[in-house]
Formats: sequence, C-alpha cells, structure tokens
Amino acid sequence: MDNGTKGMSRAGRGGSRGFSRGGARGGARKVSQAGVAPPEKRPRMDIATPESMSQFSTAPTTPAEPSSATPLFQDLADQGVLKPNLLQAIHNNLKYKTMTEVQAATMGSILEGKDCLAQAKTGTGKTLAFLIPAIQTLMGRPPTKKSIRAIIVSPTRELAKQITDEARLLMTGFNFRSHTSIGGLSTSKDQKAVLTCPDLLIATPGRLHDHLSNPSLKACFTEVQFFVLDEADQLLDQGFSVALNKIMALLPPTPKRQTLLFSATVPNTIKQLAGKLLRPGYALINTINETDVGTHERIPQFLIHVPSVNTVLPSLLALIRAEQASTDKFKAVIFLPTAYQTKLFAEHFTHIGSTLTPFLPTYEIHSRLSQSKREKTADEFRAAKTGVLFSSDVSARGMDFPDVTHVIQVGQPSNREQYIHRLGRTGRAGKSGKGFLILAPYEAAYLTQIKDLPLAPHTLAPTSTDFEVSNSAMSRVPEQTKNRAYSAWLGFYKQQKGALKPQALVQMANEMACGKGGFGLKLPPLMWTQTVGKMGLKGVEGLRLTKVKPGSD
Ligand SMILES: Nc1ncnc2c1ncn2[C@@H]1O[C@H](COP(=O)(O)OP(=O)(O)OP(=O)(O)O)[C@@H](O)[C@H]1O
Repeated sequence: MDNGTKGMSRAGRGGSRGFSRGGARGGARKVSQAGVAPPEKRPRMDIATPESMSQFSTAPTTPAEPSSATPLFQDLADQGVLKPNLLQAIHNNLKYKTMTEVQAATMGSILEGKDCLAQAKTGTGKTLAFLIPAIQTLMGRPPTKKSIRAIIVSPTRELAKQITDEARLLMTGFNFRSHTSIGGLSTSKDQKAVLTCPDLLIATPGRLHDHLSNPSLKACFTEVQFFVLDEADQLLDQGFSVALNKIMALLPPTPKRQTLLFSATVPNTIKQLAGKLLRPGYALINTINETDVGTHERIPQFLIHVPSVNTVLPSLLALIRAEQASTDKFKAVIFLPTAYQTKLFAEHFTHIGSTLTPFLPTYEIHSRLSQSKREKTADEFRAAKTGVLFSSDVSARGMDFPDVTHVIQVGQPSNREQYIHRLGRTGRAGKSGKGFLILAPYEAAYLTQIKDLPLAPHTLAPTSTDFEVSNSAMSRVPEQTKNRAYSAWLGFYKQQKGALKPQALVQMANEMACGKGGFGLKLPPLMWTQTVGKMGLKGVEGLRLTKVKPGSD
C-alpha cells in the first residue's frame, strides 16, 4: 500500500516525452487542422445501441471533438468537463499539454459518465485516457461507506505495476491512496492493504477474484464507481473469461458504476461481448481507420523465413549483429513462444552479448521467474540505453519500455492480436522502430493470420561464424534449460492451428535438440509420460519416456 503522493519512477521518466515525430499527436492534429477532419481520418465514435453493437460506427457524435488547432487538456477544462486541479496535475506532474488522438476522442464521453469501448493503436496513450477520468471520479461524489472506488484490471503483473506508477505520478498532490493487487506477492499482506479500502485498486484477474470472494473483504467493494478492463480483448478471451465473469458477478450491482474497455485490438467477438458488460448508450470509439491495419505505418515490418529449425538461433544472431551495426542505441525486445524457450534464448545470448561491440546486456522476463526478479528486470530494462530483453508474452501487452528500437518475434505468436501487441513495444509515442518476425518452415500456416499486415520479406544468411559463435554459446547453456525448452516447444507447437502432425513434430523437436545449430544434445531429452499424455503425444515414435517426474529424481 502506498499513498498517491509516493512512488513515481517509471511514469516520471516518461513524463516529458512528447509525440514529436507524428504518431498520435500528428493524428490528432489532422482532426483539427481542417476544423473537422475528413471522415476517414476521424476517430470512429458512436453512442451504442444494441443494434450497433457489432460494429464501430462512423458517426462522430461525441462531444470529445477537439476544439482547438491541437487538442489540449485545457480544452476539456474550458468545456467544464475536466476539473481545474486535475488539469494542473496533468500539466505539473506529467508535463503534458496536448492530448493524443485517443485521449481527445474518448475523454469527453468518459468524463461525462458514459461507459466506453475504445480501440487505438499501441503506444498512443490509452492508459491516461482511462486514468485521468478515474482520478476525476475519486475527486467527485464521496462514497456513503468506506469502499474502493475505482478498479483497473490488467492481464499481467508487470502492466499492473506500470499503471500504478503512472496513476501515482498523476495523483501526486492529491490525498488518494492506490494499491496494486497481483499474483506472486504475499496474499496476507495484500489482503491487509485491501482491507484499508484504497481509493484506487489496480489488479490482475486472479487476485481480484480472490479478494472479491473473500467474505472479510466484501465491505471494501460496496461502492466501486469506476471499473476498467485494460487489454480488454485478452481479459475477455478464453484464458481469463471465467475469472472475469466471476468478478463481474461478484461486484455489487450498481447502475452508477462506469465500465471502460480499452485495447489496441478488438476482435468482433469482443465487440459483441461488450454489449453485455456496458450500459446502454455506451460510447464506441475507434481511432483506427477502417482502411488501416492495426500496426503503425512508421514501423517497418520484416519477415525472415529460415530454412530449418536449426538455423533459427544463428539467424537471430546474424540479425542482431546487422541491426546493432545500423543504429547507435540498439535496444530490442525479443519475443519467444514459451517461458522456457525464453530462458534458453536468454542464457544462450548472455554468452554472446558480452562479446559484441558495443557490449549488449541481456535481460530476461517470463513467468518462471520470481515476481521480484521480473519487476527488477523490467525496471532495469526501462532504464537501459541499450540491450536485449528476451521475453515471453508477459511483456507483449501494454509494457512501455522507453526507446525500444527493435521488436524481434522468434517463432509464431499465439494469434494475430499478439503479433500486433508485441510489435507495439517499439515505435511508441510517435517514435520510430522496426519489427522482425522469424519463422521456420513448420510455422508457415501462421502467415494466413497476418496476411493483411505489411510485412516485407527480408533475406538473411547467417555466416559460419554465426553458427560457430551460436554453437559455442549453446554448449555453455545448462542441460536442464535445454530439456525444459524442448518439452515447452513440443507443448506449444502441438496446440497451434495448422501444426505439424505429431510424428513430424517430434522429429522436428529431436532435430532441434541434437542437430548442429540447435541445442547440441547427444540424445533428445527424456519426457515424463504424464506430460506426453497431456500433450496428446502418447505413442509417438522418437520420444524418450521416463516414468519419473523431471526434477524428482
Ligand atoms: N498526452 C500525451 N502526450 C505525450 N505523451 C503521452 C501522452 N499520453 C501518454 N503519453 C506517453 O505515451 C506513451 C505510451 O502511452 P501508453 O502506455 O498509455 O500507450 P497505450 O496506448 O496504452 O499502449 P498499449 O496499446 O501498448 O498498451 C507513454 O510513455 C506515455 O507516458
């Protein structure tokens, strides 16, 4: 538990960054230059009716149209919708004067009390678009009982912490308390903090559900006035939907509670669901033109097809070398499909980064690390001028690491949306960036999911030195890491649409485990029979089985 006047590290660093090279501000300026922007350039906004729920309307009817040449936070204060002391806090604590396009498009409606489903590209300031109205809610009608008044739900722990930092910075000078409730932290400490009814609670779904179902904490949730799902499509999707449904059912019903859904990607299924969660008359706002794709034009995207599973690592090395040479401050996020592959790639690169000139430090974030380690690494990478962060999807959404020059996705993302969010870790707040996707032949089916996105083919031939350096680094990676990465690889690819048949999949995994350019093992790792059964690979030739659970011998 912290008071709102403390702890402002991340957002403070981001506080003076502007949208100087186009991007969101450029977009917003287009709206206002002509007084009223041409229809295709305007954010699509509508007041939803049940009939209009399945699509975003083109009718710009909300009062959030910017009124000056560049939409300013001051405009909202002049219209009487933003409180003057909150405007001061935005100016003084965040140092922002200009609204981004999504902020200009949504905040009028939200500050007037409407529910909202908002879609805007990655890195365009959606967090403040819901945080500012959240804080204004805290400044308004006091609750009749002591209660948490605003809740923000985030799919990942790191994002929850980041939102808390930004909220605390904005709340500096106000007497509000916030608390972050996330998995991986002491439950009893967390419960004690929740029991004091902080004004603003930022939580991950599992922990929030635990609190809501705890009778001793029930009283703290009686007057929640403001409820946000950040990365709403992910929260309402299969993995989280059960927890989310329970959360919604446990929150005391009140017609006065405002609910907001925000994301850079909103598939149609989620638009339909929104109708059930939001009150009638909610605002649908989409700042992405119908003809546009969900990625930024200024981030060139490249596709690298590697010829085999054992050219992935040397190709990645060749790519890092080439791209490092092309920029002063190479700062990359490299996404892998699973936690254990992330660990393997990070341990492998640790032995390489130190040999490069200039030295490239390695960072690693995934769910197999302790929460404190995850947070420490996120903070270190945020502050880093250069380096390579190997990450699983825990950093795919929302994370705002400053000045990331490259996003490299190694292996297929779990779906189309995840590709867009991962790419969005670069080119944020109007900055430039570059994206690469490295696919092996067995991943070709994934391309149908992103066929409309502008990926240009990129050829890359790793040299014999790349192979040598990669193999030598791999020989120093502990065998346990390789064994786990092998099993995780099989588990991930077995589940993917258009995956190889089981026999071919195991053969590919074995090639990776023992082939040159791969893990360099003498034999494929032993697999626990129960794991093999769960993966649906029972009886597949080529697997080496053990009845002993790994790690228990
Ligand atoms: N009005 C503004 N002017 C300048 N910079 C801003 C403004 N609003 C937000 N930013 C900065 O823009 C960056 C991206 O914002 P934010 O993280 O909210 O993006 P997002 O749209 O939520 O991205 P994602 O879809 O990846 O979650 C942050 O560093 C934030 O501090």
